[in-house]
Amino acid sequence: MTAFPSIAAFEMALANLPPPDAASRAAAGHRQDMLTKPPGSLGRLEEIAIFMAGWQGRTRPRLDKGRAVVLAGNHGVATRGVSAFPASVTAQMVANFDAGGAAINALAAAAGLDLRIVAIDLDRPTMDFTQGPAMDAADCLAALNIGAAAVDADLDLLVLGEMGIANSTAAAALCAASFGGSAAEWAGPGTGVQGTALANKIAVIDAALAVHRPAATSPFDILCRLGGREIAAIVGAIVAARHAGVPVLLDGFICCSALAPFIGAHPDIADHCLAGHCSTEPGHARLLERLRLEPLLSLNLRLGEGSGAAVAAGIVRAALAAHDGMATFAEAGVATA
Ligand SMILES: Cc1cc2ncn([C@H]3O[C@H](COP(=O)(O)O)[C@@H](O)[C@H]3O)c2cc1C
Ligand SMILES: O=C(O)c1cccnc1
Repeated sequence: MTAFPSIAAFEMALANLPPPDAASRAAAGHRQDMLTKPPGSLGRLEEIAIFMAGWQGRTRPRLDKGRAVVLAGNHGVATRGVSAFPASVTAQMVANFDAGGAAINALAAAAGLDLRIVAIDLDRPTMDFTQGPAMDAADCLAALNIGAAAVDADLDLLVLGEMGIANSTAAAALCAASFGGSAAEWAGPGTGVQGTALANKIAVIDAALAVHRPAATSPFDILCRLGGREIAAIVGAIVAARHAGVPVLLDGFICCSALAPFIGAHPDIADHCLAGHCSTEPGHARLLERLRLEPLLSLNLRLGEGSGAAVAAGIVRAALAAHDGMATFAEAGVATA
């Protein structure tokens, strides 16, 4: 079944984002206060358990079925010298994911997550967005649906990641178009461009902004013009997860940039999402502020692939283990304050 048969259907899904289950949240909060610890002493672990309870609709949320999904796409703007690596690396890394040799393979396994790799039309890069929209509406909608199809309603947690050479350029362009500011305020080294190469990357983004900022007509149109298929697929997965009651763990700058066009019109779009980490890509901290997400970790990661989100899944697992496994004051015969 296609999640979003039309752009109107996608926009309806955005306009009707379900809230968390208030009763499960309240019951989980009550349970936290009964557990053998001073109230609040497990800090964000308590908040994570309550967050998971609300979105799963369970007083004792679980993490038996966690899935990491890496969406991959190729970018026409890669021909502009904006990445330290050639565009061929996208497909080569997808082969590496499939063979089990990438960071995300090791980190997803360590976190007890299943891993799904979804490569989207790698032999058909998007258009160089300095010349016109990266995608037409049909192409973008198809990518949204590919992301949505990676979500199943029985998942306990969805961990999102991406692979696509030059997609840190697209991410910076999406942020600047959505929030304002020049390219220099949002662009960073990505895979490692510095000096004149970074100046070129910034000039490429500013050229794209000059074309698309005045022309963009909607958040979806910003995504079409400046995004990429893997970024659109991340949006589709996030919105589908919301409607399926599946909480989401976001990765770095590129993963989070998928939400940039939509947060203004739909301020609650990221309410079922946790930010796994804050990347060293300079725009990420600023983007997380705009999304009102506080990252769980700050480990100086700048990889993508879902790597930081997969590491953070271990924190979620710890939060749920404490929530489920601890005794209450009454059970343990411990005196309350
Ligand atoms: C070997 C390799 C593995 C990666 N895994 C993730 N990325 C990351 O780097 C890319 C973004 O940086 P830029 O915009 O500078 O191209 C994305 O593919 C991202 O996932 C990788 C990059 C490389 C080279
Ligand atoms: O923050 C990220 O996700 C990131 C940063 C650099 C390169 N790839 C991904």
